[in-house]
Amino acid sequence: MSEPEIVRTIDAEQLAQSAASRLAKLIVSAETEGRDFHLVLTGGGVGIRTLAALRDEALACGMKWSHVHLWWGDERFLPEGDPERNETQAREALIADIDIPAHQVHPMPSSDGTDHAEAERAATTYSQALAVAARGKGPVPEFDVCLLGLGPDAHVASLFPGLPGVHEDEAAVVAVHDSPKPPPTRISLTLCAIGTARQVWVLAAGESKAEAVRLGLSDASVDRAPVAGARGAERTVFWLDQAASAQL
Ligand SMILES: O=C1O[C@H](COP(=O)(O)O)[C@@H](O)[C@H](O)[C@H]1O
Repeated sequence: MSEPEIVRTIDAEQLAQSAASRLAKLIVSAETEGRDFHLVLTGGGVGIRTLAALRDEALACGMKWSHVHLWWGDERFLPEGDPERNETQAREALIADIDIPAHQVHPMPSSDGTDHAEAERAATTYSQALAVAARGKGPVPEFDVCLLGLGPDAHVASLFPGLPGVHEDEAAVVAVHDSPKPPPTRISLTLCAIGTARQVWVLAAGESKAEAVRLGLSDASVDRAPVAGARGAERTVFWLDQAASAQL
């Protein structure tokens, strides 16, 4: 588990561009080294902005995507194509404009969100897809970078304070019910799956995230602040704008 580093930027736009630029360099390096690159995507305001900046950077430098796999850290359990799905937003911001093989895009399952058991099955389905990609080397493939947005309540992915998902220490994926942020049913990677990523990047912009950032860099319990348990195996980077770093 790595100690968090902080990258300070002026505003959300500069944050998105800086994170996207570093991400693009890592993706290009993996291609040069002849290895796959597994990237975990996030939803949320600055998260989607970062994906749009990555698209711009990729198009500007003719970046290749044939070695890249895209996964999701969490999903709002809604019908396919729903504008609130993190997948839909990522497709609009990035995936629709890049030349990535369709079978290397791994969205979390979609649903009408009304059947409690359906979300549990969806979590199992995604765990299985991750295990297959890991080729027997563990429960999930080696994630190179896991992007995480941050909620004002200190949630990451769809792991919310006080809900049981934050304490899951065996399964890689959980169904989340009664989320305080709509929609109530979600699917999420767990902190133990997130913690296998070589690098975990927490992206936070705006005053409403300042307290969550402070808690995330403290020794707060994950029950109070799930972000405090989001740490990468090699590096953990908090990408912050001025407003989000106001309480540090
Ligand atoms: O619902 C979600 O919220 C968080 C944070 O979103 P933001 O709009 O407050 O930045 C996001 O990280 C997560 O992926 C998403 O499902």
